[in-house]
Amino acid sequence: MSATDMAIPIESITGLVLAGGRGSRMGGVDKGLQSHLGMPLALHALLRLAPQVGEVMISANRNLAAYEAMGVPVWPDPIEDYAGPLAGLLAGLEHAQTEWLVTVPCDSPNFPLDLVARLAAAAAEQDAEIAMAALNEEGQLRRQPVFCLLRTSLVESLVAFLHAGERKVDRWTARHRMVEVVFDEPADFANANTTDELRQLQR
Ligand SMILES: Nc1nc2c(ncn2[C@@H]2O[C@H](COP(=O)(O)OP(=O)(O)OP(=O)(O)O)[C@@H](O)[C@H]2O)c(=O)[nH]1
Ligand SMILES: [Mg+2]
Repeated sequence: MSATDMAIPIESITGLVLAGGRGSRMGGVDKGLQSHLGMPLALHALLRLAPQVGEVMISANRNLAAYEAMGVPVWPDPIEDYAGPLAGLLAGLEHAQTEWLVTVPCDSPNFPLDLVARLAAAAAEQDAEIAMAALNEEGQLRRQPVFCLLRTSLVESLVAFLHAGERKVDRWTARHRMVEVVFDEPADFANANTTDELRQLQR
């Protein structure tokens, strides 16, 4: 089989912008709604992700109307109390109608334009269930767990994991066939956890 036969078509991938966090390092604000170069952060992520996938949706837990105004479906976490990115991922897996889901966080507005293509190529080549971005920082590989492509058939596995009280992304992904996709430009993944970091992104 050639690489083209194995490729994952973009229509079979739903993109999910994760914007459901507490934003505690930014003083508890709804991070995805913070203005960056004249536009909410989550909208930057949405517009960057949309051309890379078939459908897009947003994971949010507050100010749902403001996210709905961005024109795509918005899903709150199916489990309570800000259980972390996996809770948003579960919302995406439950609602996506495609074979694959890819996530990006709302606070990294410069992620690569070929992010999904590279994750999808690696998943197809390695017959993986999950493809996760990793950054090569001076020889050290650092996983970027919220930049992740995965099969929507993993939903039952994630439900069981979360219902057992587990919360850590790495502990869940370790249960599945995962491939890491190495990116070399840390600036592409720069994210804003604090107001200062957001200001730096605006320089
Ligand atoms: N749906 C959902 N997304 C979350 C949750 N916690 C974090 N995220 C998202 O995961 C991504 C990475 O999380 P962080 O950068 O730590 O964002 P955060 O949790 O809002 O910020 P802190 O409270 O400062 O840690 C962001 O896009 C968050 O919106 C959650 O409980 N539910
Ligand atoms: Mg957090």
